[in-house]
Amino acid sequence: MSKKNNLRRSGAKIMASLILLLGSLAYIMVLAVINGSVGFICAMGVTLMGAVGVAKALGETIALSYGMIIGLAIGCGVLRGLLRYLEQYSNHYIAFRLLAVLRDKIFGALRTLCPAKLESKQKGSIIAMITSDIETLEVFYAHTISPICIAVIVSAAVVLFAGMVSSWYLALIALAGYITVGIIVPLISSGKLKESGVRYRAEFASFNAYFLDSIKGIKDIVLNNAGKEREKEINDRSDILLRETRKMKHDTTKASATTELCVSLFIIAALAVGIALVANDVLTIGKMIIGVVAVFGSFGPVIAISALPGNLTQTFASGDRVLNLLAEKPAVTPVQNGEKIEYNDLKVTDLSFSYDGQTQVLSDICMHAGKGEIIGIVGESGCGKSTFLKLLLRFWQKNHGEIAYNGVDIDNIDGDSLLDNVTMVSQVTYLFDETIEDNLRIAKPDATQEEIEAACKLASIHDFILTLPDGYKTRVGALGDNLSAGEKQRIGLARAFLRGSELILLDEPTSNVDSINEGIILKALKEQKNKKSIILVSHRESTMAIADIIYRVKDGRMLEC
Ligand SMILES: Nc1ncnc2c1ncn2[C@@H]1O[C@H](COP(=O)(O)OP(=O)(O)OP(=O)(O)O)[C@@H](O)[C@H]1O
Repeated sequence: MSKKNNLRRSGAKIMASLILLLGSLAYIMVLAVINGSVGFICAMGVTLMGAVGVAKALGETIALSYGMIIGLAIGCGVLRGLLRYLEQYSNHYIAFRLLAVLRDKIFGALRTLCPAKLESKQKGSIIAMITSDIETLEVFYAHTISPICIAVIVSAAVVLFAGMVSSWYLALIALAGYITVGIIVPLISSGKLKESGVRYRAEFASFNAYFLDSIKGIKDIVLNNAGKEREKEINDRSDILLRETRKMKHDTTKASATTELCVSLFIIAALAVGIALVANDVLTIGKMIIGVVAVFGSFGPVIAISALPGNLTQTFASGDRVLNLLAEKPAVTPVQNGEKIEYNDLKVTDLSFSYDGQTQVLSDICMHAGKGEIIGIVGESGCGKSTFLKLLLRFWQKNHGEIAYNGVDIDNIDGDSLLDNVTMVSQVTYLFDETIEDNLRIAKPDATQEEIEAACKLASIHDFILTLPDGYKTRVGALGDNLSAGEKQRIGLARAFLRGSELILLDEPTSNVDSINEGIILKALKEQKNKKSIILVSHRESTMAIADIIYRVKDGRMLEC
């Protein structure tokens, strides 16, 4: 990994990996290159036909009539437009198809990394990645690969044309010009542009993450009267971003000015050599005009390449981040085609776990949960109760010991089967900006209205939902942030009932409800006894009243009370 630009891979490797992602769309890229190259040659053909006409007027033997020359010029012009359209269409078709594929891949990667790896990743940078990084890659697929190929093809064609029709001296000058403008200048300027591009992207991602974080936490900022400090920090970060933008623009402008200067120098050189050749009777004036006009009009594709490093550095930084995410190994390897289970009992033996390999959160835990039992787990805040529940769902990989469902260790149970049998209601329930009904349906997409209402009644949220403007059809977004934590919690509970899993893990299910609602929920849970198995984590002694067996977690150990 280069410390200087923080990229894990080299530019060439990023480019190769991004090109490999083209897969079956590669043939469209070939079409784009052909259309682009022939299109540019047609564009040159318009002025070249003018030069041919002038050469003919000056007495050069040209096998074309004036009518044919004008016809060819018009034909080249029309064809140029058509081919340019096809080139752009192909490039953008590839770019947008691939961006859709990439978004899909990133979402897939996030799903396998979730939730373990995502707990440690900044959500803001992931949002930045999905939005701006992927948009930046559009530049790569639509405006990078084909311009490079087009520049090589057009330059080779013009060198051969100028050499054969006019003079090899002019062809050599053109070749030197292409190498200088398309390779040497970009290589010299790329170091600086790469650095400033990567720094700009990093600042941009960090600013975005901070800004989103501030918006999410605006309530706590207001409550703590910390608005001024936040605003100052945002302004400071915005100034840093502006400074990086200026530096990047400064470097880009310097590079493009150098390119323009080089192009002008090579055009002047071609003209000077052409005049010298005519003066020394090595070349006729007609052929000189044709050769010089061909060289004059041929720098477009290499200028396009020289403008790439500015974009490319950003593309490489974005590509590197996206490829890193796609290559990231999940903290827990998903079990596909593992054993399928129908929950009967859970037996945990000598379970130990640490998040970082150093601080032991749970040590030698043993417990048993039989079918239809309600198991209570109590313990001080931070003692590892939620961690234990996450291990029961294999959100994290246990370090030692056994978690066996029906005698089968969790590491051998099919991931989907595990999630079908065990469901968890976490402390905070996330509600999507959809209707209440849709929010419930994620637990069971094909649930009937009766099933949904029954689950909501069990979670004692049905009556509340009926008071909403459109009942079950009320959009969560339309309620603003007006649903209380307790209401969200009960919707989470209803989701769990609707899902119908045999074992329900409840992480503080009554922490946000008053004692009346706690009583109702506990009664509902008690009614599930013998029908469902429940593991209930809570601080409250009152909640534990319904448990058959209570375990207490202390100093990483779990003992039956
Ligand atoms: N993703 C994580 N990475 C590293 N440490 C973590 C992670 N999640 C939790 N911890 C730490 O593990 C310990 C146990 O956390 P856990 O959330 O399991 O406690 P808890 O008993 O459920 O607490 P509470 O009752 O307050 O929810 C805590 O010290 C916590 O800081």
